Amino acid sequence: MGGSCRPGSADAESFSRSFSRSFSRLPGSFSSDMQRVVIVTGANSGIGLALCERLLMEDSQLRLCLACRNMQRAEAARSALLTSHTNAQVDLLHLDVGSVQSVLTAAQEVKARYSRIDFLYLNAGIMPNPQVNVKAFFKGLFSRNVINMFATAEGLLTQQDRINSDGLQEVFATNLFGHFLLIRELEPLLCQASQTSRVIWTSSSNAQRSAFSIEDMQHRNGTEPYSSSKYASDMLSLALNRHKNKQGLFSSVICPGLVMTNLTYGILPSFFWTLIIPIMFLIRIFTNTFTLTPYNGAEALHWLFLQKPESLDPRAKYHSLTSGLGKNYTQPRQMDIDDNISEILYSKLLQLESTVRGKVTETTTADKLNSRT
Ligand SMILES: NC(=O)C1=CN([C@@H]2O[C@H](COP(=O)(O)OP(=O)(O)OC[C@H]3O[C@@H](n4cnc5c(N)ncnc54)[C@H](OP(=O)(O)O)[C@@H]3O)[C@@H](O)[C@H]2O)C=CC1
Ligand SMILES: CC(C)CCC[C@@H](C)[C@H]1CC[C@H]2C3=C(CC[C@]12C)[C@@]1(C)CCC(=O)C[C@@H]1CC3
Repeated sequence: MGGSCRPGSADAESFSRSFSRSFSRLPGSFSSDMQRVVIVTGANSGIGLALCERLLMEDSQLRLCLACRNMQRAEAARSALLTSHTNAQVDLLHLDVGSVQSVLTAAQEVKARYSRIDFLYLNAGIMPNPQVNVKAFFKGLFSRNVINMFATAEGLLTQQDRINSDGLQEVFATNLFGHFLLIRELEPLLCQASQTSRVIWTSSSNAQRSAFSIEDMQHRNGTEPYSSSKYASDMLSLALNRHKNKQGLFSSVICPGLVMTNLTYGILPSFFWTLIIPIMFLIRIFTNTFTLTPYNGAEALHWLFLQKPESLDPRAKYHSLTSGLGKNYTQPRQMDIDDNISEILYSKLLQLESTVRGKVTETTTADKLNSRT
């Protein structure tokens, strides 16, 4: 079970705990003998890898953990990071966020390795078999909505989802549920009385309320599972803040803008993106959301690393933006979220968590019995 966060009790020990927590909440205040621990999911490429590079530039003393599903790619990312930060401490963790068993095993490993988690970046994400609606694109191009279309891809993209080996929709399992389960498993570290911890979701401007239905949170019946999963992460972040802030856990969401990564090369081939680079720089003048490089896309993730959690707005999505002249900055924008629906989503995720845990226990028991006979 995910460990529950301990509320303080009215004794001397609790007073000293809450005092040390308030002290540790001062910006950048942590005792030098306590190395900050940062875990990044999907850290081996794109925005996740650029974030790791930026974090090490900010604080070379970090204990950085790359949580990846492919250990060869993770090893390559680690070597690349160590080339520019020779003395950095970069750990690897095998984690397939789309697999319940892998999340449970990885969480055990994290609890064995670390006594604290300062930042957990929930960045891994997929958009399988994307299709661009060409007709909608040309229609949008000559409409008044054109800037919004380039910024959010609203109505432009569909994907083909499938059911994974846990019986869950793959996009939901990877982009949302695996990360939720990871947080639940790591609660004993994330909700410690002595310090604050942060979880930061890489969401998207493509997160749309219209793509999400609370009756179908896994998006079994639609064609926009990516948009639905990202909207669900926005809602979950708000619910997490409501339930966990008192226990020292703070959640935020960011949008990296449109970034050239493996994910976007899955939408259109890389040679096409290369051909239209001048057009994209032109579009950037009108919508600062065309951040284009992973470094720029990681701007808001990096910015949040430097902020005091209490100063952040739980209803805001923090956008990485790049101006026409190439200047990077972070801007909060209000999310379109209903408190009730976010609360219902939270309880539905807890229910699903107990169902999948039940299945894991059943399978383990059955395996044990089989091995005896
Ligand atoms: N690029 C863009 O324009 C935008 C991206 N985003 C979001 O940014 C995040 C990072 O994507 P981006 O850098 O663009 O794309 P990449 O494909 O480069 O990065 C995605 C990362 O997630 C990892 N990943 C995917 N599935 C799993 C899994 N089951 N378990 C563990 N890791 C997994 C990938 O690992 P592997 O190498 O093994 O596939 C990879 O490291 C995603 O959440 C994406 O939705 C949001 C808005 C815009
Ligand atoms: C001339 C070109 C710029 C034409 C490109 C058209 C579309 C392929 C793109 C326009 C807006 C883009 C976009 C995304 C993908 C590619 C576009 C649809 C994302 C959905 C990628 C992943 C995200 O999370 C958000 C992006 C929003 C914008």
